Amino acid sequence: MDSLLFSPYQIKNVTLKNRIVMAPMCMYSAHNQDGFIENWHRTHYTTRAVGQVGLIMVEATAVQPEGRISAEDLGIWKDEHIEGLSELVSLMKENGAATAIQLAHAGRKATVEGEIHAPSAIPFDEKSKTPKEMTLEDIQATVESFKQGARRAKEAGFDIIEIHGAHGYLINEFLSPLSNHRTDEYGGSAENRYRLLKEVIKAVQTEWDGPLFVRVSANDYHPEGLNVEDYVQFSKWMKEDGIDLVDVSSGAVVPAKIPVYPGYQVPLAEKIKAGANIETGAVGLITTGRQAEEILQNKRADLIFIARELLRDPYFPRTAAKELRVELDAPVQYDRGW
Ligand SMILES: Cc1cc2nc3c(=O)[nH]c(=O)nc-3n(C[C@H](O)[C@H](O)[C@H](O)COP(=O)(O)O)c2cc1C
Repeated sequence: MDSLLFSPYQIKNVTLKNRIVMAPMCMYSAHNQDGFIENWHRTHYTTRAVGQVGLIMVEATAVQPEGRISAEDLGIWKDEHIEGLSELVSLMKENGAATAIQLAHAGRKATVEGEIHAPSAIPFDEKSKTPKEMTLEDIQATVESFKQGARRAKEAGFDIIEIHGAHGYLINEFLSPLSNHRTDEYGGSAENRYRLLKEVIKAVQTEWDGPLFVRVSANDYHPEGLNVEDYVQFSKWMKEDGIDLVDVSSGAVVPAKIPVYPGYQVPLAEKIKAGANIETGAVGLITTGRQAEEILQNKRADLIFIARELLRDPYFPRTAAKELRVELDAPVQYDRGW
């Protein structure tokens, strides 16, 4: 059997050497508290490139300081951030990986000091701070921050950009009627709730013509919330708007009990791929080569995003290749050991 997991994947001008993507994972390790890359990031991301991950996606990186999940998030809200990110890109590329960055705004889930922003003044839960309902000027400024973030990501040399539209952060808060009670053109109908994401996509595209992904939470796990059918519709619009791939996660827009089991989110990626005729990434408790290969061979998704398994095993591609009996080239320095 020819492995799909270890076959190249072409998207626009970028070729990935395999279909294994390191999913974005916040390290909360910018101890400088100003968004700058530190040694932890250099070591952490480079190790996965040595491990032969095809595409490494740098964690949620804040486009505005007030949009950080924590004060130790990475940032891309000022030009001074470019140098460190550019160095990180070089380290990953020198070791054979393609590179991506997730552009993020935490919305009402920001825990930094000062005012926090959201579509409506509704806190995430009773322990959370109440956000300020964004004005039209706030919305415009945020769209502009995503655009400037994309410009900086391009200057840093990333191959791919992902817009973070999942996990109950700002864009997700606009998409879901559970967190968006607005009565203007950004709330109410699905078109209106999609408007912020559309504007962010359009703004990013003025600076960026490379591959563009969006991560979504394709199920709110709430009776009045959104489900995968709503996300098939959003994904059709994203496709029309030029998005290349939808990275399909779920949940976290409101507190909810999520049924979790191996591959629990794969059916969502599968439904979006079939329903919107768009490429998808599958993520969530995918931990073995066989599981990944099954998803690709059955055309349930196009890329396999791995998060926690890559924390346990930074050489997961080597482990998966052995399992699938695929010959994987080792970094030349490690040839005698792999
Ligand atoms: C430490 C950690 C940090 C994470 N940070 C992010 C993030 O920055 N952006 C994001 O979209 N998801 C984030 N996630 C979610 C993962 O990308 C992934 O969707 C989730 O862990 C399920 O995949 P897994 O079962 O392979 O771990 C994070 C997960 C972990 C464990």
